[in-house]
Amino acid sequence: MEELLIKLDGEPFTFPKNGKMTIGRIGHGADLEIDDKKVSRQHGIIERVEGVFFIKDLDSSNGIYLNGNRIPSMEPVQISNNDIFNIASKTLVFELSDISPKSTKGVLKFKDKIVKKGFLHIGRLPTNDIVFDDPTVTRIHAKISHENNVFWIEDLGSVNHTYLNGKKIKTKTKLRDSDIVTISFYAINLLEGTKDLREESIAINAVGIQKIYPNNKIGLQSLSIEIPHSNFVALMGPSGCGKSTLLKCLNGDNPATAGEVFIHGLSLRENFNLIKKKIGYVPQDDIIHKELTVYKTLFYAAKLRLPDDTSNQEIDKRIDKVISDLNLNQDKEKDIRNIKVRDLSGGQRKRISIAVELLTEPTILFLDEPTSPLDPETIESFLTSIKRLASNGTTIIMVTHKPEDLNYVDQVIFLGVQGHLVFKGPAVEMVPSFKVDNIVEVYSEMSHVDKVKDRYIKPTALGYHKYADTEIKREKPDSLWLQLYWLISRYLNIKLNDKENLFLLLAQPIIIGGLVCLVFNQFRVSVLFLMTISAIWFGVSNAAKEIVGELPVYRRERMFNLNINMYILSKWSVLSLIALVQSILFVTIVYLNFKYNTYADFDEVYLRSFWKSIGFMFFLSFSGSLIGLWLSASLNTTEKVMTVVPIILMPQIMLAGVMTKINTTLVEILSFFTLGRWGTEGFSRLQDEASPVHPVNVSETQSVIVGQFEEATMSAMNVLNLYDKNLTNEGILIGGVFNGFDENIMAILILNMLFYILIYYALKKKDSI
Ligand SMILES: Nc1ncnc2c1ncn2[C@@H]1O[C@H](COP(=O)(O)OP(=O)(O)OP(=O)(O)O)[C@@H](O)[C@H]1O
Repeated sequence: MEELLIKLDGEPFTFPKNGKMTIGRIGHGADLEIDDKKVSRQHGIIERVEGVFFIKDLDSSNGIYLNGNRIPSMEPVQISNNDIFNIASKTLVFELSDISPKSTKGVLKFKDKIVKKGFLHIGRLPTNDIVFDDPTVTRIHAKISHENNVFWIEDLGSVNHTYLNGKKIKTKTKLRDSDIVTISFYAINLLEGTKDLREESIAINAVGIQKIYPNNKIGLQSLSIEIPHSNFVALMGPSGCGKSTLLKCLNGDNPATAGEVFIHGLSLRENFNLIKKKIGYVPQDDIIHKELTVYKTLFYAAKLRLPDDTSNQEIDKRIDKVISDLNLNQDKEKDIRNIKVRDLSGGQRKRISIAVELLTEPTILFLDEPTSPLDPETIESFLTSIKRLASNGTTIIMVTHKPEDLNYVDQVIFLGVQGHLVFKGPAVEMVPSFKVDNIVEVYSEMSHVDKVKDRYIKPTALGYHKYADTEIKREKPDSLWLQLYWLISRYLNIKLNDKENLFLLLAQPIIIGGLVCLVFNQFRVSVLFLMTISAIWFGVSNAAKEIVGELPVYRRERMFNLNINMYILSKWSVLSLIALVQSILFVTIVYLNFKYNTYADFDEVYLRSFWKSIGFMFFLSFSGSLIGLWLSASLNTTEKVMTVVPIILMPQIMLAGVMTKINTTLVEILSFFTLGRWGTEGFSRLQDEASPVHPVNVSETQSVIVGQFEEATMSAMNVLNLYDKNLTNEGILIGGVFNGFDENIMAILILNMLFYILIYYALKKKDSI
């Protein structure tokens, strides 16, 4: 096989793997852009047909010259080694190199090589005998050996495993001549050597896939499609016709209910855990955090997605590569790495979302309406970079509604209403094939069921599998604890970078604590109640937006390898840190106020047990954050969460037994589920524990001044007096069991467990529908 190197005025360009390279004036989406006004927008094209290279003049105004003679328009001319072509003022030199003898020689020697050395190491590191330079391959991944006249294959604890004829190998296994070993997208055979499956096979082959949602709604009618490697494909169709559904069936996010999808020949369902690492998917919403800088965004994404053995140096190299591949560092004055995502333009943000996906060097990239929020000028440079990615070997499937996007794509897949496939083929052929004048008319026709049915392209083969359970089994990340570490680190960074919000979070305890000091000129049990409610408020409100606000990021990372428990724990630990600082501030203010600012000589009448109060307020607040996280995981918009927060907080106030006593068994049962009740009770018991009640020697004058002398000298629990007399007579159900400070803690722990389980299932429900 021959490879072509093109030198444009000395600057080298490699011929793209998709077998096509367009030539045109700079800024018009050509693969080879020439900065000269005499060059037409679509000047020419270089193509490889059955291993032979041709150049064709696409009816340009100023032509293409070969060795001084203008070549005929619209006729392919074969390219020979060292041919010199002229286009306007530029010179193009073509260098052909034959690469096949080397590989054949390598293949023939493969078995001998193993026998000679005794073994071959396979892995990502250049020191291996067989190097597969891909992030999904472990540094030293596997070993092929020759012992006692037998060939063996052994996995060396790799992250993404080694497969023998499609089955994961667990122990050292015999290898026969007919066996195929697969590592990531590389195949190894004793007779044929190694090959990259991506270059040998169709990128996507969907055979008779169909999607029926659990509510029996048809998402996709049975269809088959084949998408060649390195193709740029547009997926179009009227609103609600099933574009996103098809995208999710092809990338495994929400698998088809019938049929089979093959990615480079590997079944998506059977190899999902490998394939998902080689698929990039950018949903309609950005999948990045606005508070982080571009570098940190890419750094954390790399830490969360690349194998654990990837060094920081490798990560930096990869970040540099994706930034340059997407042409992101155009401003020479300011390095984009140091700019916060929120300060970027819409187009740049979209490219950063794509950059996150490119870190794993995906072989296929799915983009759901990336151009919708962009202006025409941004679209042009955006699609030029995407097209370049496709030329360099990434297959791209892009959902779009914009007719002008079709100038950049190789193929279009058009869906009519109710998920019917109605067109697949080159973009230029689409409108004529519908016998209409423009794309708008195609949209309008394909919005009618009757017309769609006439054009429906039935699958060549029916889906030979029907799946009752559409969920694909997910594999755990390499290391749960490392995932937790990087999630906490990223979340902490997000919080610390959002200075305004951080300031407000810290201002809350100062303002509310200050108000308590202002309103109460002496310590009373209602102060304990207010401390409880404040703690719950801090916890709930800190957490309420934290999951719903980053749903697209959560969904995407979950599809990759995010573990739900690690995700919840990361949120919980950072929120707890905030709760701790808030509790320290709040208790300190209240403590100091009642100690020094009111009747200093009357030492029983202030908040006792400073440290334990901080501890208990912190405990209440981090328990409250679980309620907030539950709301955030269960509802799908921030607005809904903010509407529900007061509905959750009111029972904490009303059922705590402070504003009105607990008077019926039903109220008592309901009060069990409130942190308000256990918080006020716990704080009161803490007071009593810290300083057992004894009559205080105060003068009558003091008692008059204090006004609440009784309360000051009585047990806090007596003052609180949760239960109504009627209920005390009837018999108390819960209060009798959880009767003590430790028991109060126990009740809160039970609630914590309950809310943790609720959060877990709310998040799990988001997986696949
Ligand atoms: N999770 C789901 N459960 C039930 N029905 C669903 C679900 N998701 C999508 N659908 C339905 O499937 C059909 C196709 O939806 P889909 O979102 O794939 O369309 P679309 O072409 O991407 O729409 P748009 O252009 O508006 O983004 C719609 O009728 C939609 O209501």
